[in-house]
Amino acid sequence: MSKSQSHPSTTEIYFTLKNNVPGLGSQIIPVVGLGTASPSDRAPETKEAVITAIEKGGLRHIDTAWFYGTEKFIGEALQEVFSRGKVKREDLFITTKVWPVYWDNASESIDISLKDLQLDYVDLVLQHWPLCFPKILKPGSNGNGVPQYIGVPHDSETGEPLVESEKDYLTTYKQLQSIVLDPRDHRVKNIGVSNYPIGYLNKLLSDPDIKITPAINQVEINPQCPQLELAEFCHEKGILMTAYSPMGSSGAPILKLPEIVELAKKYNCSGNDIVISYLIRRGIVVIPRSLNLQRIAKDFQNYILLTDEDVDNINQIGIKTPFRHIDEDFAKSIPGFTGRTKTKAT
Ligand SMILES: NC(=O)C1=CN([C@@H]2O[C@H](COP(=O)(O)OP(=O)(O)OC[C@H]3O[C@@H](n4cnc5c(N)ncnc54)[C@H](OP(=O)(O)O)[C@@H]3O)[C@@H](O)[C@H]2O)C=CC1
Ligand SMILES: O=C1O[C@H](CO)[C@@H](O)[C@@H]1O
Repeated sequence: MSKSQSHPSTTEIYFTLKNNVPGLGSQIIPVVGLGTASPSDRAPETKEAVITAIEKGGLRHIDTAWFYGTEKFIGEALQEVFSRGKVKREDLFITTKVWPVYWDNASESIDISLKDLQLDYVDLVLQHWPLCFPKILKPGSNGNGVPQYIGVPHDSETGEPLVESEKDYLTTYKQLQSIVLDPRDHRVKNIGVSNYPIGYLNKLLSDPDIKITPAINQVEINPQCPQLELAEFCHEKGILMTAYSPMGSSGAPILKLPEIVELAKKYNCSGNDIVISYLIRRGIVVIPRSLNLQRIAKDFQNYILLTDEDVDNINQIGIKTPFRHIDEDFAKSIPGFTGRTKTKAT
């Protein structure tokens, strides 16, 4: 199959968010967004990456978070793009997330993100993890202005992450719900969650205070971590999924898997094309990260018509040897996030 065969570009494909926010109507989300969890020493490069993604790559979706420290560079990029007049705010879908240090103050977290992004609203806010962390100021931070909290606080003696397990992680989602339901508050269009396994989603959905089903659950999904049970559960509940670390994160190890290399040969395309098309084919939104401007301009757009058999074969990689690439120490208390090779990826 040659690249010239006419498939839609990924930039022409949108999924519908089945939210039930009163008065919002159905919202659409571009199936490919640019991930922006850039390494901290390269965070400023995120500006050019975002400009390239929008203006050369045709992407209309950017995934970010307070935790990444890249929002102000994204804000600068968006201002530059808007100043040229071709792409408008309403053409874009911007996601941010509330980190567990802001578990009981989602509103403040959203304000900080909006200020850095130089936006009046975001299209989607996710609770980043179903966890609560204590607010500990960074050494040297004098407490004036916006507090500078340590992102992942650890016990200085034991080295263990400081997770406040006695606190209710649903607080964050309930705060997001109050914001999106307040007719005077226009900062957020859709709300969702991230890193929620099935048990946690069941708890959220059966809570009597919850009226809005999360529009999205963003979790690690890739050929080694296909999340088949979670995807089926979310599909039944009308929750769309977003795949983070689709390439297996830094170094893109997924692209070296023999099955992916083989399929790329079969379709005369890149490994990125195979992974992105596999996820879209499963009805999953995908947010690859890159700071390589050539890649951003041309390697996230090519949609390959994979067969059912191809998709099954890719799923088999993770069924046979499940492996989770994002394995944070603070996530130990969440079932399914307990280890790497042993992890059953649901
Ligand atoms: N909700 C959550 O908890 C999480 C959300 N995320 C989100 O998901 C996004 C994507 O996940 P992330 O973990 O960043 O990583 P990805 O799986 O997208 O991999 C990114 C890495 O792959 C490299 N890469 C991509 N294509 C190629 C290629 N063809 N050849 C060589 N290297 C390649 C990139 O390098 P290069 O820059 O050189 O292209 C980059 O280092 C994040 O940026 C973030 O927005 C991520 C983790 C957790
Ligand atoms: O979004 C996120 O990115 C980091 C890893 O890149 C992870 O801790 C967090 O959930």
